[in-house]
Amino acid sequence: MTERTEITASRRWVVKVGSALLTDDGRGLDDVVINDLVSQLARLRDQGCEVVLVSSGAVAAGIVRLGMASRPHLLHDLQAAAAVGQSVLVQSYENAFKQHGIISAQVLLGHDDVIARDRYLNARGTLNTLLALGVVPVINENDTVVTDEIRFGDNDTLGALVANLIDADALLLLTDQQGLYEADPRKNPDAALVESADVHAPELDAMAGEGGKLGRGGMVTKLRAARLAARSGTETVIASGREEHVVARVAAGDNIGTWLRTGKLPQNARKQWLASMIKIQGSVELDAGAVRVLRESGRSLLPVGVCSVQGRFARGDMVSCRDVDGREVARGLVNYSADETRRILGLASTEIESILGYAGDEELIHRDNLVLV
Ligand SMILES: Nc1ncnc2c1ncn2[C@@H]1O[C@H](COP(=O)(O)OP(=O)(O)O)[C@@H](O)[C@H]1O
Ligand SMILES: N[C@@H](CCC(=O)OP(=O)(O)O)C(=O)O
Repeated sequence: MTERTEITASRRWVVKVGSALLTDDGRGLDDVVINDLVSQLARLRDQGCEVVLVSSGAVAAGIVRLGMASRPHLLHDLQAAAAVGQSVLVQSYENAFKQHGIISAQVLLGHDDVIARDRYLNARGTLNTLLALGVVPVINENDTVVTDEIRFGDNDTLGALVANLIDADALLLLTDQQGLYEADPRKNPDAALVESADVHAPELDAMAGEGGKLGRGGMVTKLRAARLAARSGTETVIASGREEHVVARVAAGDNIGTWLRTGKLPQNARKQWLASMIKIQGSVELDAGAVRVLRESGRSLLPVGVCSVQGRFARGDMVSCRDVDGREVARGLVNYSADETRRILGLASTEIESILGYAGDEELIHRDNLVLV
């Protein structure tokens, strides 16, 4: 009997695999590790789960392919290595997934894609569509173009932001250690493994140390990532990618690795996060029917239920939804700008394309992006 019921109930997974594990101790990509990981992910999908893979390894693979003696220090050298290595990386995954009849897709994300509100909605829409098509997105940071000031640098943070983006149930951080130890096991071989802890427990900060020579952030960024993921209710497990059948064992709730518990109901966590995320840019006035469906059935807001628009806002902005007396009913991330909303308000969603000239979302605010007030 497992105590990790939040993990065994998880259906949507983000699995992040770090450089420390993938890159054969600096000798290039380890195809044995990649093939084994991909067959484990294929099995997870066979159990009815959706899988998004966040994979590091581009820089390390590029360094080897370009015959560089060591990791370069100059930004453009690193970016050139990433450009070369990313295609090696994605080719390895494409070949490995093909063996299991699975289509994979390369998705390169930058800071703005997961932070800026309009691009946030685009990235979310594309990833959800890929998952609905049965594709496994293979995500990495868009290292070739990011600058130092805005790069994530480590993929733990990117993994967590992707988990927020797609409302993942679980984030699995696969690395070269069994999990989070009470001290860095490289410096303190007797340190004990933390099997499970509240993700927000302050004592964890003193335990997490920096990364090894291949990885970027060590346990510091993994702990931070787990806390970021927890904002949208995602549970995190840190485990060793070298452990046999690690993905299946974690998914089955085995007591391996470190489980960082959110202690929250996922839906509430996501809505709280959404509500606190951004300031309100404008508002829409709803008719009585729309107020009722939002309140009573938890449905999305369609343009047909909107009577008027106040203020200026862009796609992805947070907008307040008010009843005819001006009382706030809900707030959420809007799919159309204020000008576009003025043109489609009161209309059926089937008319959006002929009015705006393109087929966007049928909802003005999708229920997943809407919080009742
Ligand atoms: N408390 C800790 N428990 C486990 N590992 C730790 C701890 N503190 C620091 N580390 C280091 O973090 C490393 C894993 O992180 P990192 O090198 O960034 O790998 P990855 O590429 O998988 O993200 C381990 O090799 C380990 O030396
Ligand atoms: N985007 C970089 C990954 C950075 C990195 O190594 O991150 P991590 O695996 O979290 O230590 C790459 O593909 O080389």
